[in-house]
Amino acid sequence: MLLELRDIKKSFTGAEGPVPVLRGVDLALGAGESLALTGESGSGKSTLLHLVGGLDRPDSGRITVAGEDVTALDDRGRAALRRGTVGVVFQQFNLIPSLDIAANIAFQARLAGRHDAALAQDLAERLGLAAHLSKYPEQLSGGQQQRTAIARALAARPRLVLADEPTGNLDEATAEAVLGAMLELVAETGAALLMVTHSAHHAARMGRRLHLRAGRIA
Ligand SMILES: Nc1ncnc2c1ncn2[C@@H]1O[C@H](COP(=O)(O)OP(=O)(O)OP(=O)(O)O)[C@@H](O)[C@H]1O
Repeated sequence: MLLELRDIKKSFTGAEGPVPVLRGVDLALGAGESLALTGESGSGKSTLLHLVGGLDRPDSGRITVAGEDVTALDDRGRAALRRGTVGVVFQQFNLIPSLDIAANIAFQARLAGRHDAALAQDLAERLGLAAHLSKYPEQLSGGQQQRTAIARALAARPRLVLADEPTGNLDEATAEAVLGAMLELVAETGAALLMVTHSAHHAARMGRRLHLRAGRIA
């Protein structure tokens, strides 16, 4: 298994004490698999992705990515995991304003020591960014910025892609095309894809679908 979650629990502190969000989540994802994570707003989907990406820690339970225990890593180890193994497309795109789109797309791959100009160009074309490569993030629409964040994540050839509503800012036709490109790339590289979506239609295009309800996989 490329990704395994065992009995993951996570609470946040509310005005009246801890509010449990994840109450014991188990999940396994193999290389080459794609999994849609659905659930009502506030059900903990983003929280789960943040835990897997090492951006936050669970209260208890174990998360392994490519055999590595994420819950046991220190900050440096978690940063290294995001640099080398995991690609994230989160709701904040975190593009670098001072770099043009080409350099933003290459950024993660360069950090990982895996920059491949042909792959970067191919991704830019497949994601409709080829005409924008010398522009800066502020000159792009929200949807174009979102596609840049997707290209940046995929260009580094991560073994696991975590995507939180990666087509949320796109019109339906563009969303279809972008999702298709993501699924193709994941299939071509044998990576695993864990994607949060509110769209039943998009979820149906993924290999498997899991629904979060009341803090557990329903
Ligand atoms: N850092 C935090 N501090 C306190 N509460 C938090 C924090 N992050 C998330 N929560 C709470 O945890 C719950 C789950 O949030 P999360 O963002 O994971 O939901 P979601 O399923 O991704 O929702 P959406 O579909 O609306 O994006 C919410 O009630 C939210 O208010």
